[in-house]
Amino acid sequence: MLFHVRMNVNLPTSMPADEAAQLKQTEKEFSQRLQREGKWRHLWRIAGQYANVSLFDVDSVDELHALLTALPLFPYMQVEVMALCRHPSSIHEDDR
Ligand SMILES: O=C(O)C[C@H]1C=CC(=O)O1
Repeated sequence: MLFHVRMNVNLPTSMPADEAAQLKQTEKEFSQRLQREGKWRHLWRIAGQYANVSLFDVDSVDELHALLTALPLFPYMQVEVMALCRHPSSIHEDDR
């Protein structure tokens, strides 16, 4: 199942710089593991914003929820999810 996910990150300005850097590093390692596993299929930065657009390929809504809520930055994110299905005109066989 494919999901388009937008994540807006809002770290508190009061967070110490070294804590923020550690959190971002942990998030990076977590996200790259999910990308290598094929669960997090695409990840793009939204230009000019501390936000991303991602494509997740998971087995269920429950799995997506578990992955998103396990993200180290999750407590500081606003997350929007759109479920995707195959477009009848798509030429990409893996669009499902
Ligand atoms: O920077 C972000 O967009 C938030 C998050 C998503 C992947 C990652 O490494 O950090």
